[in-house]
Formats: sequence, C-alpha cells, structure tokens
Amino acid sequence: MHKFPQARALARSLSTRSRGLATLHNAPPAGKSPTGIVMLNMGGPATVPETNDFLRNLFMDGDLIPLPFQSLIAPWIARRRTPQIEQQYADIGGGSPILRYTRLQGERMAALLDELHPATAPHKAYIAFRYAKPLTDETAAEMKRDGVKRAVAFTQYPQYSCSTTGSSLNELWRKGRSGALGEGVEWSVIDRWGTHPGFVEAIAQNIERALSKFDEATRSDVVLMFSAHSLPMSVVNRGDPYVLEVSASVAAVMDRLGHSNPYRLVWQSQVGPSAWMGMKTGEALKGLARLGRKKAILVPIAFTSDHIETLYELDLEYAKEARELGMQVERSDSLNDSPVFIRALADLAATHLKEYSAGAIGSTSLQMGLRCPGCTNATCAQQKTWFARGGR
Ligand SMILES: C=CC1=C(C)c2cc3[nH]c(cc4nc(cc5[nH]c(cc1n2)c(C)c5CCC(=O)O)C(CCC(=O)O)=C4C)c(C)c3C=C
Ligand code: FES
Ligand SMILES: [Fe+2]
Repeated sequence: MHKFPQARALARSLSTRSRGLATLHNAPPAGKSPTGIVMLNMGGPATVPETNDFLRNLFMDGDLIPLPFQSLIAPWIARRRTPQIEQQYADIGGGSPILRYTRLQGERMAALLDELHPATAPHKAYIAFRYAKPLTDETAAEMKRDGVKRAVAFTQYPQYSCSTTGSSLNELWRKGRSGALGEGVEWSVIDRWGTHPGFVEAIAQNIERALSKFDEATRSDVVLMFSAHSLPMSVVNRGDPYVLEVSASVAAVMDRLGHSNPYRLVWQSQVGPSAWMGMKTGEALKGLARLGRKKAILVPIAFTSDHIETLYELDLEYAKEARELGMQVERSDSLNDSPVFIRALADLAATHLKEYSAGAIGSTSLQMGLRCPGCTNATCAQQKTWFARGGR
C-alpha cells in the first residue's frame, strides 16, 4: 500500500502551525457560524425522471454550449435527447451516484478539516451543482440560513475548464452579486488541483489495483488508457487550459507509477457534429486491438465519482466492444469514497485556508486571474474581478 508522504507531512505541519495562527489571528468564538466549503460540480439526475430537468439546465448553460435563441432551443434539444440518456441512467442502476458520493466526500472532508485547521472550524460542506439538485439557489439559501460569513468555492473538477469550473464560478458570481448568498460573505476559490499528490496517489492506487488483475508475467505490457471527457475544438482553440491540465495529471500519475507501463491520453463523450478533441477513447481501443496490443486499463482522470461516462460509456460500451475484439480490458475505479482522495480534499482546503489567513495567497490563484486569450464572454471578466476582491 502506497501513501503520499508529502501531503501527509504537509497536513501534519498544518495542524500544528494553524494552532499558532489561531492565536495570531483572533480565534473566533465558540458557537460561530461555519466556514462554508462549497463543492462545485455539474451534478447528475439522481433518478431517471430527473433526466430531462438535468439536460434542460445543461443545454441552457451558455458558458458550456452557446446556442442562438438559447432559452427556446435548449428545452427542445433536451427533450429530444432525454429518452436516450434516460435509458443510459436506467442501465447504470437508475440514476447518477454523484450526489451520494459528493455528500460523503464533503462530510468526511469537513470532519478532517476541523482537525487539520481548527482556526476556521467548524467547517461545513455545501454542494452547489450546476445542472441538478442541489442547485446554487438552494445552497445559497442554506448558507444564508446558517449565517455563513467565510466561504471557499472548491471546484470538484480536478482540472480547470471554462466550460466546467468556469461555468460554476459564473453561476456563483450571479447569485453572490444579487445578494442571494447573504451580505458580507468573504469568498476565496480553490480553482484547480490536478497534480495534488493525494489526488495523484489515489488515482495511482486504483490503477495498481486494476493492474493486479492481469497476469504478472506480462503485466508491464498492459496499456494505460487515461480517458477524459473531450472538449470542442472551439473551446481548446480559444486557449482553454483543460487539455494542458489533464495532460499534467497524467504525467504526474505516470511519474508516481515509475513509468511502469506504456500509456496514452484519449478523449471520450464527444457530442454533436462539431470537431472535438481526440483521439476518441473507443477508436483508440480498436486501434490497440489492430496493433495486437490486447491488454489495457481504462483510467478515468477528469471526474471524481462514477457517472454515465464511466459506468455506461467505458464499462458497457467500450470495454464490451474491446472484449469482442479479443482484448482484456479493465477499468480502474473512480475515486468515489477513496479515503486517500478524501484526505487529499481536506489537505487542499486546509492548505488554502491556512495560506489565505496568513496572507500568503489572495482569494484566487494567479492562474485564475488570466482569461483565455480568445475569451469574448464578459461574464468571465466580471466573475474574476468579483472573486479577486473576495466576493465584494
Ligand atoms: C471534466 C469533465 C467534463 C468536461 C470538460 C465537459 C465538457 C463539455 N460537455 C459538454 C456536453 C455535454 N456533457 C454532458 C454530460 C456530462 N459531461 C460531463 C463532464 C464534462 N463535460 C459529465 C460527467 C457528464 C455526464 C453526467 C453523468 O452523470 O454521467 C452532456 C449530457 C449527456 C449527453 O447528452 O450526452 C452533454 C450534452 C460540452 C459541450 C462540453 C464542453 C464545452
Ligand atoms: S472562456 Fe476562458 S476566461 Fe472566458
Ligand atoms: Fe460534458
């Protein structure tokens, strides 16, 4: 069993140093309102009948899919797509597990955080999904009721894309500036963490578990196929950082594994007729079979819990097709309830809170301050300015 000593050491030093900080920075009194750790993600339909609402919210999001006459066209596209996607959710057990896993991750992270960084305790995890319940409005009302005055927007996408984390931050900015989140809340942002040692360790351990299913004599021939949700080339070509950041995650995981196997990064879930980032995961598997490379592991690298892309696309479609081609294909587990991963979330939040309290970092990262060179979306500019001022 591998540990991630760097993160451990950091966490230990945080818990001791933060006690010092608490005295320096006025430890807040008992009974105070919680520090809100707001977990941002897209969400998914928890039950099959919620699929249409989820798709309508998704196609209504101009930061993800800009459409002419969006409010008219989006419900129509969503309705047309609903039966097929409903069937996929039915096939994976009747809904998306993302809410269940995010709740579990959030609760365990908040408990660890109380130990790692008592100066900002108590911590409470809130969930703000972009396209499914709990939506940002509901979360905002809950935070207001709890009297939250200090909040961290913590993206649950490891790698930054303006179509994912950017869209969630734009939504949070709209609610924040309208006062829906309460007055005088001090905000900061954890915007990306795709090379955090704990995240890398959790992915590496899951790969090692999948590798152990292969015959030991030929194990080093198994091809690791890292698979991430693709992006339209229009998004890549305006300078979106996602492709670079997913690549950095893959490089970090391969370093941690000591380059024990050959690997590729491939892209899945392309939708519609426009050009998307490739090579496509399904085609890559067929290509491996053609080249006589018959053993592979599919590794989800850009999402932290199971969803239709792992449970349906990877497990039911691609892995099945590959087996028909005579391949042995396994999938490494999603992070889901991995304790190593949950500790990494707590470490990320503790480090952020500590460095922010000490004035060592601002409310957003330097990287978040830079808009895509091709960005023409005015909301991105306003959102970045608002968060850079701590949500004021
Ligand atoms: C990091 C992950 C994701 C990126 C980047 C991303 C970009 C992106 N997606 C679409 C269009 C759709 N995505 C859909 C579903 C979906 N997307 C992600 C993740 C990322 N998307 C997930 C995890 C899911 C599925 C949720 C689940 O529970 O499984 C859909 C809906 C499904 C469908 O109709 O096929 C669409 C549409 C675009 C256009 C885009 C970048 C601009
Ligand atoms: S699209 Fe990337 S900053 Fe606006
Ligand atoms: Fe998507």
